[in-house]
Amino acid sequence: MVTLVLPTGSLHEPTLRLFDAAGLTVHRQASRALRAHVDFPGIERVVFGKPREIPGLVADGVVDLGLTGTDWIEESGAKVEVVHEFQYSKTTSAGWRVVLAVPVDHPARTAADLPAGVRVASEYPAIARRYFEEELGQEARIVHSHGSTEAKVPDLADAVLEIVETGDTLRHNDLRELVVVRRCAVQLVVATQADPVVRATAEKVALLLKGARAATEHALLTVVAPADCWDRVRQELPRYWWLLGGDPETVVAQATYELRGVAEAITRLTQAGAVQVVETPMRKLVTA
Ligand SMILES: Nc1ncnc2c1ncn2[C@@H]1O[C@H](COP(=O)(O)OP(=O)(O)OP(=O)(O)O)[C@@H](O)[C@H]1O
Ligand SMILES: O=P(O)(O)OC[C@H]1O[C@H](OP(=O)(O)OP(=O)(O)O)[C@H](O)[C@@H]1O
Repeated sequence: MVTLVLPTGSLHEPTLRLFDAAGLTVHRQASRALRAHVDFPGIERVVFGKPREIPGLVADGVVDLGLTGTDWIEESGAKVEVVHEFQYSKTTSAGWRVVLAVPVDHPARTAADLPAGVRVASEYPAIARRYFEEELGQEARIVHSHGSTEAKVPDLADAVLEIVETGDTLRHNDLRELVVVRRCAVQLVVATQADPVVRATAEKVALLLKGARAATEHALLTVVAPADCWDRVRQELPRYWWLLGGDPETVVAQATYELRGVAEAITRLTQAGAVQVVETPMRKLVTA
């Protein structure tokens, strides 16, 4: 049977919400319990782990599937494969970024303006070294930070290579973003050596999680049109639509639309002759 490790910390609550929305509700005896089970027959048990440790736990076969960040997959160098990427972070439904940041009054405009030997504090020494040595070809002294990295400027470091989501932490510590070093998101991973059962389970979980995410980004429109307008209304429907019924004088059809396109779709459908359009939220939109 397959085991799953979910992240503690910043990604904990949004991950549990996504699993719940996907119908994969995670049950724990108490909110501090670090072991759980999930409403999915293919997964025997769930454990919680720190995002930085999850790639190693999965690569070493301690746990079969895991959710972690792009940053920790690269930083750890663990041999894992990404099954699917999900765009969310601690507070938003977008990913986050690892940036190089300097004090607001620093004269540098690009990373190349930083002097040789610049001290860079980071929780990501491997990414920082790769960035400076291989990508910039510039000498830097990497200071390994274990948190509160922004506070290390100016005493211990001249710059930081740090996560930014909203930008609040940089702003409140008088730092400014110089360059985006990595764009990150949540990754569902399996070990490079994972067996077919683990891979198949990961694909099933990914499909349900994707369905839950897609549902939040789409709406279901029910369209009522007089039969003599139907040909024109049908031109305005997206690729997948289906007939709900009607009578000789009326046609009723349904289709899903991206939320950002709903307002325009309603306008076009009514201009084409639809007499009623009903927008309904969905819980899941699974596209295999
Ligand atoms: N807004 C965010 N702030 C911090 N981490 C985020 C954010 N969004 C996504 N993450 C991901 O979550 C990870 C942080 O996990 P966590 O909150 O457990 O912090 P930690 O630094 O590992 O531990 P601790 O805060 O206990 O020292 C990040 O490294 C990143 O991969
Ligand atoms: O751009 P923002 O929305 O402000 O988020 C980014 C901040 O959040 C994280 O800190 P965390 O709270 O995990 O503490 P830490 O630095 O001690 O790890 C990260 O290390 C940044 O400091």
